Amino acid sequence: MKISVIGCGYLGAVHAASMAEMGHDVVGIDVDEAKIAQLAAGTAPFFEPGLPEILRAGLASGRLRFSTDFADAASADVHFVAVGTPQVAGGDAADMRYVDAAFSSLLAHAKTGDLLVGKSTVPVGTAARLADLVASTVPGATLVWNPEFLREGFAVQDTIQPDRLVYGVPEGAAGEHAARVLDKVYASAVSEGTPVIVADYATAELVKVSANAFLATKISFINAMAEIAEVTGADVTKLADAIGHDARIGRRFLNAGVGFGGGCLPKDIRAFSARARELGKGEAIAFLDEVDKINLRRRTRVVQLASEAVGGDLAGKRIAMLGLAFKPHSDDVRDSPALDVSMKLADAGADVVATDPQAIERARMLAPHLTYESSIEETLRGADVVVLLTEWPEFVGLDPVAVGSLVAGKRVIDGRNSLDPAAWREAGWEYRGLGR
Ligand SMILES: NC(=O)C1=CN([C@@H]2O[C@H](COP(=O)(O)OP(=O)(O)OC[C@H]3O[C@@H](n4cnc5c(N)ncnc54)[C@H](O)[C@@H]3O)[C@@H](O)[C@H]2O)C=CC1
Ligand SMILES: O=C(O)[C@H]1O[C@H](OP(=O)(O)OP(=O)(O)OC[C@H]2O[C@@H](n3ccc(=O)[nH]c3=O)[C@H](O)[C@@H]2O)[C@H](O)[C@@H](O)[C@@H]1O
Repeated sequence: MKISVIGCGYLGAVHAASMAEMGHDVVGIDVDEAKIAQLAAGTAPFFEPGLPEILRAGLASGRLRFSTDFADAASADVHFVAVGTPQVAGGDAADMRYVDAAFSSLLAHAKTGDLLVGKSTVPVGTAARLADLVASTVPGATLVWNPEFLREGFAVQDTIQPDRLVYGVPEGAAGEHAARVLDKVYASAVSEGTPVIVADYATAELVKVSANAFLATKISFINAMAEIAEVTGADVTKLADAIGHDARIGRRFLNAGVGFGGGCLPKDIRAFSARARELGKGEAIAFLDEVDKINLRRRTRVVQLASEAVGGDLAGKRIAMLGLAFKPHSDDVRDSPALDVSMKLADAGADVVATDPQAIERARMLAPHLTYESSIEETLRGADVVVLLTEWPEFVGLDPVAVGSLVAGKRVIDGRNSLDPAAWREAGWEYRGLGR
């Protein structure tokens, strides 16, 4: 099938390359010339395992190309829109200007019979609004909302083998036809029995934001238990194991620590709250404000632990920060707890030296005042406190005996509860986790 993907960021670039990998003819379009030049040259503009391989394979096969010219979308029949929906400056709502601009550019080249497929995460009601625009601009074209559930770090696998597909379609024959076309786009996943949920626009939009709201709530639930564990001497990791054995609860997404970050969970719960307030139903999901607050309190707690570890005054103390990305296997530092805590520690006068296997360059753009080191050993050298905030395997696998000789003070704060406290304590370290 002939496909265009508008917006080639973390979602769109993976989607475009994966569609080509699945056998479709794909053009990826973005307004960012540098990004398109990189993609066209076969270089992934961000770190995502498996993307370089399918990107190069797609380009070599001739099935994948990239452009900054929306006219190149004209030859496609199915157009995915995957542009950003960040938080507006100074508010909680989603900034819809990129989605609106992308649809307006795309509609200038779309034709009767085309399928316009929204993938961006949007406030409920967006699809209905855009469907009117599509109908009045390109009669006979159909708008569908097909939210995306991929996780960074597993994005290629999640795109090619999703755990479910959700199609938000209009009522009637146009909607039925649209669902059949999407079944063909995702033929390999559909033939493997991937559940397909066909719904109205509002349900499809809400599935996406409620899924992220649930995940965020689960993380904040366990982090709230961590706060209680901290004042009672309980161990939140054991608590999570114990409640996680109940299949109704489940152990996944119950890892207490410095909390969630990234380009999605934080901004999605805020945008959902803002939209609910607009709809006069803010009270229905007011608990998401608490979810957000619990999450942000964990960052403050890490700063407090670091301060306690050095006797109360961070000024001039050398802090070795292990991790900058919002999670391992990603270079994404958007709303990253690790980067946020690094900046808070630097604001308090600490001499922060940070390392990350993939995220240093992106972190440097947001926080040029911090010191970055590519070597773990050099990061640790002379440190008064070591703080682990992104659980990359190379950090989790550190030998506490071997690295003990590098630091000035054997104090470690395990912001992801991913180290073995007994092993670190045995090697002479003062170990502090979160909620244990
Ligand atoms: N990153 C992720 O893991 C996932 C993201 N999403 C959603 O997907 C959307 C995109 O997210 P990301 O890819 O992370 O953002 P991103 O910021 O990495 O990428 C957005 C891209 O859109 C481009 N763009 C902006 N305006 C444009 C326009 N008018 N025409 C063409 N391109 C334009 C930007 O240059 C950028 O390359 C968001 O709504 C996000 O919530 C959904 C699921 C997973
Ligand atoms: O809408 C999106 O963009 C995506 O958001 C999340 O994916 P992602 O942001 O890639 O990362 P997650 O694996 O969900 O982790 C999010 C954050 O929660 C933190 N986390 C996760 C799990 C846990 O138990 N504890 C915890 O603190 C991670 O460290 C990370 O900072 C969702 O998992 C995806 O399904 C969704 O498509």
